[in-house]
Amino acid sequence: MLQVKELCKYFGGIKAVDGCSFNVERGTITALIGPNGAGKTTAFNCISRTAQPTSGEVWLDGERIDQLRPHKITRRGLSRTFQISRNLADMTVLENVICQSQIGGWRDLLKPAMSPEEIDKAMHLLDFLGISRIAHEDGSNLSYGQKKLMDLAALLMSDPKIILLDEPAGGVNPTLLEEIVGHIRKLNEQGMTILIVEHNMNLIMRLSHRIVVMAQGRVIAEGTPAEIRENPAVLDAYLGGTLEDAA
Ligand SMILES: Nc1ncnc2c1ncn2[C@@H]1O[C@H](COP(=O)(O)OP(=O)(O)OP(=O)(O)O)[C@@H](O)[C@H]1O
Repeated sequence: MLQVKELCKYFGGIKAVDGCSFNVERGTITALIGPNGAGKTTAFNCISRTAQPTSGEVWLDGERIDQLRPHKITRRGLSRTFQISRNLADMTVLENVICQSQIGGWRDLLKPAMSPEEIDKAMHLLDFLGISRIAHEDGSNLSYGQKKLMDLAALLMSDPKIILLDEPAGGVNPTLLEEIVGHIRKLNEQGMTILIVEHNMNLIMRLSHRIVVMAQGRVIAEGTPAEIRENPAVLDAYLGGTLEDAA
């Protein structure tokens, strides 16, 4: 479904992503892992076009998307979350969900009012994620976990077919983490294809069908969780420890 081909992103002399190639198969949960600085977030940024790749190609369902603007990529069915919530100032959770959704690009932020259809859809999503009770609270007063759920709702507003989640477990307490894992699993069971960058190895090993491992901007291994756990190149990249130690 998603094909990343020889993707490169250089910042001056820093080769953050350096010839990275991998595929995400439809209907799977695929994890992109690797030690700090491996290039995972930069690869995510290039795929969603938050950053412009230096070279390489990204294809979604047979269409090349690496030269499209971010909101056009969203319209093609690919949406992403960010490591840090992009919670908009002085807005309720409901307003955040509607205005953050990238369907129309920045034009949406300028809309004077939210349509009844948008409100219905956002409330339905907040309900699906179990946070409709906080719909009218200030978005900036939420816990990390609640912000992740709010971001997930915003992401789902565009009816994506593939979602990219950047550290969905980051800073989230264990109880809410299990809820987030449940939602990711449920979305996947409903047919959503999911690509996740995450440091929590326990979560990755439990959730993923396939794992792609990056180090120094390149893919060094791909396989099932069981294969990756035993792969010597992966263990080397994590300085000889176990993957669980690295989490
Ligand atoms: N805007 C930038 N300017 C210069 N260097 C950058 C920039 N963004 C990332 N880098 C560098 O590119 C490399 C890859 O960074 P990136 O954040 O993509 O890695 P990562 O695998 O996501 O790391 P982490 O797991 O710590 O989030 C690092 O060496 C980083 O310092």
